[in-house]
Amino acid sequence: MDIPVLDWSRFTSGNDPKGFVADLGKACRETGFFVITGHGIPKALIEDVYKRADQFFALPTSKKAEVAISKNPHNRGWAQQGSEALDETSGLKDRKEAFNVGFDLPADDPTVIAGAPFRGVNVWPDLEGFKDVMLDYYRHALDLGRALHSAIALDLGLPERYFDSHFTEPMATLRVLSYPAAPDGEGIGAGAHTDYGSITLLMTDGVAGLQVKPRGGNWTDVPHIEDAYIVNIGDSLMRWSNDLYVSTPHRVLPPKMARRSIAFFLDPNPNSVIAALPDTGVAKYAPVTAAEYLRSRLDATYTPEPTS
Ligand SMILES: O=C(O)CCC(=O)C(=O)O
Ligand SMILES: [Fe+2]
Repeated sequence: MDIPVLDWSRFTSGNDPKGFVADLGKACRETGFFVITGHGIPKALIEDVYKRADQFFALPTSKKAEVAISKNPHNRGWAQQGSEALDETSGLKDRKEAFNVGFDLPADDPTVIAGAPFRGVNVWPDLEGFKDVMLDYYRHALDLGRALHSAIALDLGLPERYFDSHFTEPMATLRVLSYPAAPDGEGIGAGAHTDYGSITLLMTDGVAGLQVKPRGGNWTDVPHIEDAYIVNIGDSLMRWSNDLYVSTPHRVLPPKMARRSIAFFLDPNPNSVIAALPDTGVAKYAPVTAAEYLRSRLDATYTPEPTS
């Protein structure tokens, strides 16, 4: 099955919003994966994120360990090689390392003080410019993700602004990923999984490895289109849409040469209740808060150390 390529500017320019929404809806219902061109996120900013990520991953282990995600209860910081298995049934650890940036909150935010789930401050390496570039990219990706949800709302027969209140302070995670060259081809870069949130915006450097497995189909390579986002539906949105939309399994094979990607996982606000959207039929799932759902999925992937 082909992965549809959709030009976002058809929606934003006002030239063909209805046509765009129809194509988007079809992609969300059938493949759960599509490619977005015409998104307007500056190439220079994307390049800068790769550059800063490279600088971070090149730091000595002891420096990276200072911002380890294993010590962070809010899913922020560095995930070292061998610390995660996206396919927890495979017995294989992912051959990758990563760094997570969450929704940026000040230390005196009441939800941070209260220790609310996923409401922590970000952790930053001691690298000039790193924080500013990551937060700049985060804002751009969040704007795009929110705007895509207005097109999604229209496809689902909802008011255009329906999702706005669910993404005011969302559990969105910017995750830069680094897969070392694995000429032996052994193991897995990222095990087969579906994403947990609403949608994921993925930028990759073009090194092959990413594959999807559409329902009833076989593993297929995701074609690379320069500067375009690979967007996929996560399990929260599948649940929310009462299975009208599909979240599709994907994986990363161990790449022949070093591979980098920039994922932006857009999950709703922690307290958003994910319950069958209006007019989607008899609810197939019990309502759950977005935070409870995300925690349950992350717990299967890696285990944070106790903080006390
Ligand atoms: O690195 C990639 O291309 C995909 C990574 C991915 O699917 C994930 O981290 O959820
Ligand atoms: Fe994924």
